Amino acid sequence: MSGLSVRNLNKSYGALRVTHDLSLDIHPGELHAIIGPNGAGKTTLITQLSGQSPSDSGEILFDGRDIMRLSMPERVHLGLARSFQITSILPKFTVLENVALAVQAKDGSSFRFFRAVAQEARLNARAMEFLAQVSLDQSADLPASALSHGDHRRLELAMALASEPKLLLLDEPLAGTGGQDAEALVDLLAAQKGRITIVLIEHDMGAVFSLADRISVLVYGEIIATGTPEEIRNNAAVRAAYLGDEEAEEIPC
Ligand SMILES: Nc1ncnc2c1ncn2[C@@H]1O[C@H](COP(=O)(O)OP(=O)(O)OP(=O)(O)O)[C@@H](O)[C@H]1O
Repeated sequence: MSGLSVRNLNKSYGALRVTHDLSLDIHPGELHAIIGPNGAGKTTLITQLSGQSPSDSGEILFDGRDIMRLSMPERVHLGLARSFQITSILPKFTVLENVALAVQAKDGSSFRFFRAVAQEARLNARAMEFLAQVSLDQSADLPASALSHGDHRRLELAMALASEPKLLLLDEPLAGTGGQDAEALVDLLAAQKGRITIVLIEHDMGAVFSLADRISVLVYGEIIATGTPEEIRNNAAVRAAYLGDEEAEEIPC
């Protein structure tokens, strides 16, 4: 399992300084949530970590290796992957085919839609394992477009897991879900704890406080506190930062 060290990271959009001299340690194997008020810079930070958008300055070390200048595909190849918010599901393909393509991409082969029978069987068997992990194996033969929103999110998770990341960046995995769908997704994420390192951005505070080993709080591009859910819950600066934000009431007491 892999860890991430971020030192003095910066990013501006024009005159707007979004990530501000940010330092953060993600320990191998932990589920580390990053929370903060709207516009604090959470998604921007994730895009910087994934390599989707370049940083202005600072240092990002993945398992001790400097990855600042690596492209997003190069980071994925090392085992640092991002999921959610940007979906790559092919709606006309079956659920199984979508995951099989993710397995195939991980294997290093380019997307090929016509495969040797033996290779196809191996890919499908592997894909079924990931579908079973998210309890979608019963829907393997459905077109992805036929899935409910909650099942869509499960499929995205299966595809992310199929890329076998060492560290997974999850951006609002519960967005648009509620009730039983959200609970089921929380259970699926809980089941991944200890298997891979997870960095989680999520607005559902109940989910964050139940899932996270540690939480960092981002305000105006700076980390103002890092600690266990218990420590963050009792941190006066955190509560003050959320004052006037509707999520403040959601921080579990
Ligand atoms: N591509 C961009 N160009 C210009 N400004 C941007 C861009 N992306 C984000 N911003 C600005 O950067 C700031 C941080 O945005 P970001 O989306 O990272 O915050 P966030 O904490 O993820 O917000 P939310 O919780 O609302 O999703 C905001 O003021 C936003 O308007």
